[in-house]
Amino acid sequence: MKNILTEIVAHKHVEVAARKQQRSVEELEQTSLFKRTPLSLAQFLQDPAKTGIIAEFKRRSPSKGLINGEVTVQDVTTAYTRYGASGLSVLTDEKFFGGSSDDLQQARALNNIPILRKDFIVDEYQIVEAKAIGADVILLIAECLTKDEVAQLAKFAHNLGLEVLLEVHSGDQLEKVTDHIQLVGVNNRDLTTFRVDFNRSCELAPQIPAGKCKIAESGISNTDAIITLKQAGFQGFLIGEHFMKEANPPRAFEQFVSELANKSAK
Ligand SMILES: O=C(O)c1ccccc1NCC(=O)[C@H](O)[C@H](O)COP(=O)(O)O
Repeated sequence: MKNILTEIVAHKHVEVAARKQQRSVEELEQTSLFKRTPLSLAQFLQDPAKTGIIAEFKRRSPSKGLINGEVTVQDVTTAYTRYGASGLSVLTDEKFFGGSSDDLQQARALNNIPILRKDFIVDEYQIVEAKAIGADVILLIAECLTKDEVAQLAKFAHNLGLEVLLEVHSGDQLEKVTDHIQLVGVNNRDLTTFRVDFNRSCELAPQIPAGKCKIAESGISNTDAIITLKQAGFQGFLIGEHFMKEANPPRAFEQFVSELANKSAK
């Protein structure tokens, strides 16, 4: 692990240590959202009435800088839900992605589909926080965590009733999959170089352990890609920038879904 990912993870440890001083785990456990029963993204991805798209609210990124600073969580996420997203992904990292816990809490209040807390989880405290702000799923990035850390964090999340998406970028990282992980994502973006290789998902699909829900992540920018990925066995498609870079992400999402439905009907 090196470069931007090293920087993000180092900052995450500092950030989490500071937040622990501000709000205890006991306090987070008292919130009403912490007591809510999470939704299952794995189940929503099986619903044929939905698109399989996990639509991401992403204002900025290390690879692209500012993507969209104009739109609101309300306008974008409610449109994604209305037009058939199977789930939402909300960036909660502030420094590198311009997101926040407040973004996720707003999305939770407005949408009744599963929400992934998109962040760099290195500590159990962030998983308690994820539940307390209304997330249903947490992300664990194999590149940032040892096999033991993945196992421990996934078990902790599972015990809180949250689902776990383990993100991999290479075949060897699949050794980190455990029973407490329901969803395995292949990130087409190399997080150390930002290079996107769309073929990465299709190459790794056959190696993902049976019984796990397969998600393709990053660099998906057209409906033909979804059709190819479905044929390769993927049930979920995590898409951020393709919609967020537009002045009107809701309209871009609606048009994409409509084109996908027309192609799928043929
Ligand atoms: O997007 C980045 O630049 C990035 C850099 C470093 C770590 C993570 C990064 N992205 C997180 C993601 O995985 C994507 O937001 C997600 O898969 C959606 O990708 P896209 O559709 O390409 O926006």
